[in-house]
Amino acid sequence: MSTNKVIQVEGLTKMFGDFTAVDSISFEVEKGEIFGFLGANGAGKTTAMKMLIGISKPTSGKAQVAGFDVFTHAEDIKKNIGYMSQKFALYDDLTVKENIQFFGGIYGLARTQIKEKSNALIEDLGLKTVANQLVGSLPLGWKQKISFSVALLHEPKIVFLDEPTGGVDPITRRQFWEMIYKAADLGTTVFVTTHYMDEAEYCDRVSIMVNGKIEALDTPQRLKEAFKANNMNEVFLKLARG
Ligand SMILES: Nc1ncnc2c1ncn2[C@@H]1O[C@H](COP(=O)(O)OP(=O)(O)OP(=O)(O)O)[C@@H](O)[C@H]1O
Repeated sequence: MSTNKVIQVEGLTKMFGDFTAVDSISFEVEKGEIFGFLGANGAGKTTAMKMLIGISKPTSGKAQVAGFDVFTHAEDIKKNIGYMSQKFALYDDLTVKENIQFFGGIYGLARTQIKEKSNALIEDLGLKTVANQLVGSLPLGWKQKISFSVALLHEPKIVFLDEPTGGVDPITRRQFWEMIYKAADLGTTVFVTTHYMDEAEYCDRVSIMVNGKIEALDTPQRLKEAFKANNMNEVFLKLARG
């Protein structure tokens, strides 16, 4: 098995009773790639992502994430990935510094590492002036940037981002994507879901899910050519809305 493939999925399926939420999806993601995982509401993205991060057992199929099997080594997967979503965020009633220290502890970093990393993060993100403020008092865009950095604290091989920029303004979203590029340049694989089609253009490759199936998967450029579309929004509409 090639070591450059950090996610390998074959025929992965999840059923809830008679309903097939994820219908035999297959794809591979390379180390350092920014992989966009798109689909309309209810297409099955979250269900698929939950299987990949080891918190939901697939009904059938195969998947390896960061070198570990989702059926037999889900705990190892959790240790080797980062995860960020709007639903799993920072603690509003802890300060920026306390949040970083808290999550550093959860990820099993040593005290000295936590201290070094939290100082570096605060410096990198220009957070010195707000380091001792409660996270709850910060704008959403800041929370998301901190949340992303916290998800990278333990230097995971892959970071899973579930609609990381939902609800923030375009400038903050652009800044957030600069952070994504930086992480990918350093070799972290980024698996990201988004509803913003401009963001789909920033991905190395994009998969589009429709009713539980991956209906298209390629670079944004090739998808636009294949669908004779001017932008990813048109590609998405042609596919996801039939
Ligand atoms: N625990 C569950 N039991 C039954 N059906 C479920 C369960 N979880 C999800 N589903 C169904 O599976 C389908 C896919 O849901 P999922 O949340 O994965 O979609 P999604 O693409 O992530 O959508 P969104 O963009 O709205 O988050 C939906 O029809 C949903 O109702």
